[in-house]
Amino acid sequence: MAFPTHLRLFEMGARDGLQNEPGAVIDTAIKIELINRLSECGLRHIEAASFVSPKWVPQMGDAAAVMNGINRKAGVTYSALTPNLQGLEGAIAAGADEVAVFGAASEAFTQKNINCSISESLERFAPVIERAQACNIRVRGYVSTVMGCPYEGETDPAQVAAVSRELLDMGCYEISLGDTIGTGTPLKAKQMLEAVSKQVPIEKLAAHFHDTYGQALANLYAVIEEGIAVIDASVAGLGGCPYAKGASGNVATEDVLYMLNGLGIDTGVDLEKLAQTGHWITAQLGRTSGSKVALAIGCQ
Ligand SMILES: CC(C)(COP(=O)([O-])OP(=O)([O-])OC[C@H]1O[C@@H](n2cnc3c(N)ncnc32)[C@H](O)[C@@H]1OP(=O)([O-])[O-])[C@@H](O)C(=O)NCCC(=O)NCCSC(=O)C[C@@](C)(O)CC(=O)[O-]
Repeated sequence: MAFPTHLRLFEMGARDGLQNEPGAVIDTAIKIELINRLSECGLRHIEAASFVSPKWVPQMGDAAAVMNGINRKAGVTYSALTPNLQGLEGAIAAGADEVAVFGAASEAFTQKNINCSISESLERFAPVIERAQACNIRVRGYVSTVMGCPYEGETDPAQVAAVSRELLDMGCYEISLGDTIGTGTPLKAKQMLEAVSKQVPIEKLAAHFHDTYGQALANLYAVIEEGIAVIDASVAGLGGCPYAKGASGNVATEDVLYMLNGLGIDTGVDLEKLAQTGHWITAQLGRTSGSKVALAIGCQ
């Protein structure tokens, strides 16, 4: 299979990246500046906020203020997580261009993350998707724990395929496959994708890989070879999931970009500017960038 000439990056830094940040809640102004800087790097899809319960995820408690405060750059899609109708109404009021429901392939993770079973989660998502569609808002679907669960261990690819298919049939335009705890390896990634792509066309799938075991770039290369052309990544490798203990951030966007540039795959994103943004946000958080490429480039 030939590599694609163009690939879509979905930037996760402001949501997946910041949702699990320990300590004090990050200033809304910093989140807004991060999103504005990301859009100036040429990123066209930015997950900006999460309309979840602030009791569950305090760092996302200012989702409406964030969405209302950003400079909307033409051509950029600003998306938000919406676990239920309450979240969706908040996202609509705040002008989200796109929303996302998030389920998982593991029962235990679903329970810990959104306080219900897989089948209850799908029942809960149905009216969210219906209402979003009535407002002409596209809905993305996440499936977490696609290559392993912090509570149940190995994930059966058939289960990933089944949940992905359900979300597609319910109206999600794209399914993002989350290796939430980063335990995947390239062979596992290919096997998982093989099972899922029998149920969901590959052009409707995205890879959302965390780098906890340092495998994310290798796993991405493996799935790009199979035809994946949408990648979720987080500037400076920010993040982790509050309901997956020890999970580190998404693969760093800078590192993905460097690899894609080397493969001759166009994304329209400026690597140097992105690395600077990564250095800026990690300085705000009091640490160094988690992107090897950004550290190597060294621009501050
Ligand atoms: C889903 C719920 C809300 C269920 O939580 P629940 O407690 O079962 O909900 P509830 O309907 O019983 O409501 C309880 C309280 O929450 C409030 N509430 C209810 N809904 C909302 C809302 N939307 N916004 C604001 N508040 C809300 C509601 O108003 C009520 O407030 P109270 O009466 O007690 O004061 C909760 O479990 C939750 O918020 N979970 C979010 C967990 C989360 O954000 N996890 C991280 C994102 S997933 C992820 O990172 C993985 C991903 C996507 O990146 C892919 C990967 O890496 O694998």
